Amino acid sequence: MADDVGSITEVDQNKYDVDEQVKIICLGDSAVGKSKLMERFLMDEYRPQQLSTYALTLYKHTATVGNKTIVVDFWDTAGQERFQSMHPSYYHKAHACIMVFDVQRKITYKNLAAWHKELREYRPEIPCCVVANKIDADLKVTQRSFNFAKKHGLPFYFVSAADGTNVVKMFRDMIKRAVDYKQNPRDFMDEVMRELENFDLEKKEENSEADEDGLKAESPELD
Ligand SMILES: Nc1nc2c(ncn2[C@@H]2O[C@H](COP(=O)(O)OP(=O)(O)OP(=O)(O)O)[C@@H](O)[C@H]2O)c(=O)[nH]1
Ligand SMILES: [Mg+2]
Repeated sequence: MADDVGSITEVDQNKYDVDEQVKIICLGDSAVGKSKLMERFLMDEYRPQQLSTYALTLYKHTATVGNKTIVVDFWDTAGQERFQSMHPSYYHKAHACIMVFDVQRKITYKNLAAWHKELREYRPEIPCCVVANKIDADLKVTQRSFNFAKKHGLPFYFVSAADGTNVVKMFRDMIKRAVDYKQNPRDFMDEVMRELENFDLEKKEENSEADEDGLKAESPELD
């Protein structure tokens, strides 16, 4: 299911505080295939049209991880021809990031550095991967090595949105890593947020126990 959202700031992001919701963002230059990859994974189809993403599209997906049902929101926005900063809300509360480049256009590989730098300013610790898309256009590229991923310790995937190579595997791995991250955040601010959520829950539980005690006290005692 895809929702076109007028503006990034219109989205209620408190929903990502709930355990069963994760947010995965996608970064990369314009026309590297971010939207096509999501279409391929979510609809298992690929329509070769030229439309660039306008504003923001949210794709909702339900996945099973372990024995839990997880709702995944994939955030997709236009990558811009040349690197341009994303609105901070795009990164806010994201649990994982998919960085895409086009194996046919070297500049899109070079620009990964700028995307990665910006990502780490907002989300220093979330899982991230590097995706080399459009390998269907020239299978020989899979013999080449792309060192950016290794240099930053990121998993690397050769994929094709056009023929589906590796797409499901890459998305499934990233959903799992997003869920893992959410359960064990390594970012200080995320840990604080999680502590606060638990604190809230504990308080609610204490209150309801107190209510039950109150009820017992009020009920007439039989001897
Ligand atoms: N050959 C080939 N073409 C692809 C592949 N994936 C995407 N394309 C083509 O690349 C173009 C751009 O794809 P999009 O998915 O719209 O790119 P995007 O990254 O979402 O671009 P923006 O929304 O502008 O940021 C389209 O014409 C697609 O058909 C692929 O795996 N192989
Ligand atoms: Mg797009």
